[in-house]
Amino acid sequence: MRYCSTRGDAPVLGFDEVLLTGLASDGGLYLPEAWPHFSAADLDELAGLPYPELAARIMRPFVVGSVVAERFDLLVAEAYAGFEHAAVTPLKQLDARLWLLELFHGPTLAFKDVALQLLGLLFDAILSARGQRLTIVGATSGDTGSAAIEACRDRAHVEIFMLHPKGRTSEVQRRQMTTVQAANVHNIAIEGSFDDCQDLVKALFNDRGFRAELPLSAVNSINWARVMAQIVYYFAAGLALGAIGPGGRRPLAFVVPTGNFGNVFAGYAAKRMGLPIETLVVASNANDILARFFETGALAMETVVPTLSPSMDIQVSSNFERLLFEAADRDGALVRSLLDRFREARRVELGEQLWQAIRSDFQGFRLDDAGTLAEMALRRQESGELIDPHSAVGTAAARSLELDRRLPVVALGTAHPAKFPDAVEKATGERPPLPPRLADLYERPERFEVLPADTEVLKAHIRSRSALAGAAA
Ligand SMILES: Cc1ncc(COP(=O)(O)O)c(C=O)c1O
Ligand SMILES: N[C@@H](CCOP(=O)(O)O)C(=O)O
Repeated sequence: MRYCSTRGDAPVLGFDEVLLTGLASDGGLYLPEAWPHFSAADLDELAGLPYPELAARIMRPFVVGSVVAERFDLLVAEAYAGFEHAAVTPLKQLDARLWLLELFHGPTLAFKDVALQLLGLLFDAILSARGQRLTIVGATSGDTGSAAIEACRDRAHVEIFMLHPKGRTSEVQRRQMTTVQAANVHNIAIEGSFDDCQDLVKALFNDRGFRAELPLSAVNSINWARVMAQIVYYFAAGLALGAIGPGGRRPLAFVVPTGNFGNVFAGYAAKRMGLPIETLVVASNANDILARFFETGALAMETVVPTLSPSMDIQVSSNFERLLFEAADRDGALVRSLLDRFREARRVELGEQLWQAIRSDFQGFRLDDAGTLAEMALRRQESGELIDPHSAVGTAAARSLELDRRLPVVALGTAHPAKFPDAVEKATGERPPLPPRLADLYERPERFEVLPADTEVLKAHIRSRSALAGAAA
């Protein structure tokens, strides 16, 4: 499998290079040159497979030609062995036609573990085969950080610098990152928003000089491998609900609490690969740039506002670029010019054709904090479930939107409620306990640095802390 950049001006690469490169050299994101497609017969063969085997089958076409291709099934099995639910991503029925796809049974209690547990192993396998080490730089609004740190801690071939917006994650999220005492883990609290953190990371990737000093890679969903691993659970849900498999095909809908657009783009990829998804609902909090786009056809940036669902406090959704590339018939030059305009003017009209093309697969939804609290309280009353504020934005969308009544609806449960105890308590009066392995999280010592949102300051900091920069000097 070969991969091309969404801006059409970077080398076409194989899977190993795409994993290690993260962001393309032209500033774009990598996508497979063509989508693998599962025929009805292929889909029938997936029925009844345990999650790791299903995952290996779905992802295999993407790693053809990689040095890990031969051992891929073993790596996938290892990645999911530590999940606390045998089904890895179980479905729970919430009402007559709504299911919650619980994606939070991994080590850090959020959907990020599903991809990052695998990515840690893939980095190690490919880098050790090449005798290389590299530096991972990531931005997090709370969950990617702890999942990436957990996946990379103490690994010989990588060190990781993780940027989070100071004071804008939940305390549990921050402590899950900053209490990890591994020598190869560096946490940085940036004085700014998640978008500032993400811009800093992209600035480092676009700085050829810095990348020559220090080989960089990404664990955010700008890295294709993240999206690849997130495709699997859409198929798992489709199989569990009989949307695919020997009983035939019937369409279904997914509702996805959205920030950086990686998770919902994985759903789009699943659709391109043969899963009969009727619609993908992009559920946003008050940071509703995407909901406004679906209504108007314009992407218009506003200031990020803090909400009860902090991991979705994002205005610049990186993976929207991948969708734009698809909707624009893979015209990289057009994608570049639209995104340049967006960056310069903070607003761009996509035009009728692109807008309608995107609206044929997606619809938007927004919910403010009051609505989020009300939804969490209602779910507790109606089905006994405590759900986290991000997942609640999704289940509220399923409740309010006029979705075709014949469709089963799957809402993605993106985090465990114990990661957001204050919000859950405010909504329901109950404080969900952390699992026993995290019970002493509040007593563990924290380690992080505070930096301004300044690329030069960040570069100097990384140089001064990096074991790999020291080795290169
Ligand atoms: C709990 C939770 N829900 C939803 C999201 C949004 O997902 P995405 O960024 O893939 O759109 C995130 C962060 O990514 C998250 O941590
Ligand atoms: N919500 C995310 C933001 C980064 O998203 P990613 O999927 O691109 O890593 C987080 O929790 O950090």
